[in-house]
Amino acid sequence: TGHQWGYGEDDGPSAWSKDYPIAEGPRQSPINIVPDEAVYDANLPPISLNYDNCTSINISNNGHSVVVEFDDADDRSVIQGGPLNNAYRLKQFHFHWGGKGCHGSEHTVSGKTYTSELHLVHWNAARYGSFGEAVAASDGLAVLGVFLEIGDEHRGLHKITDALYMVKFKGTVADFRDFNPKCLLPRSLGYWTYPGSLTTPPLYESVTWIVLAEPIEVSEKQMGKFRTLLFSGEEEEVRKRMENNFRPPQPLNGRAVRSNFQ
Ligand SMILES: Cc1cc(C)cc(S(N)(=O)=O)c1
Ligand SMILES: [Zn+2]
Repeated sequence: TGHQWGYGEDDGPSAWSKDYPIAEGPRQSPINIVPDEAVYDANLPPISLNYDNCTSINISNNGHSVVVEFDDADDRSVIQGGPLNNAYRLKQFHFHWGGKGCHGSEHTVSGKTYTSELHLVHWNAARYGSFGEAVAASDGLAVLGVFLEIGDEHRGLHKITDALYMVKFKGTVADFRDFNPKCLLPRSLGYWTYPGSLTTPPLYESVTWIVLAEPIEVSEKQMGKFRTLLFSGEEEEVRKRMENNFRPPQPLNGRAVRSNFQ
């Protein structure tokens, strides 16, 4: 069931519109952010993150990325403020990354790519009854994007990179409790925000993007552990290393990108 898509030559981003015509829609993500063209909005409040402890549940390899899921049965872990009209509940976070070198992020900043990008996915529990309902609604999701760049090793990321061996193959899941993603955020919460979409199929145009301007630093060794993951399942003969699982920037189509900083 569902369509088979990936990041390869034949099933990659340029082929997605065949099965997902919205790939050519008016508010697709990611985009290239041009700071000088962003509109500083003094009325944009800061974002507020209330990531309660011990709501992480598991870590898994879904064949496209590595995902940490959260218990979203109540408002223990939420994002609010910023461009959002109410609290959005944390559902999961995952990463996109490159091969060797400094490409791998989805959003770019004046054409600059980062080695990876973390997406913290939240859904509008004030208006919708479940993530599944919210995922296709125009104000259904809020995704917080954090850039990762190569530098010193990141102490908070160790718990994740040390768990990756348990989810090497597509379809594997492992317990992953008491992880608070607050430790993955940079010092400054200065952000750009714009209306966009999921960056992988089904590409629903349901995301209010909040992209932090300050990257976090991670070591090359830590990034190398992400690249030991596989797109392929344990039973497949051909082993495909999980890397370059990012969509390139899409047309802005006149959308305004706002910032809460000058
Ligand atoms: C398909 C999909 C699902 C979810 C929850 C999040 C995304 S993304 N990469 O836009 O954050 C994509
Ligand atoms: Zn993502």
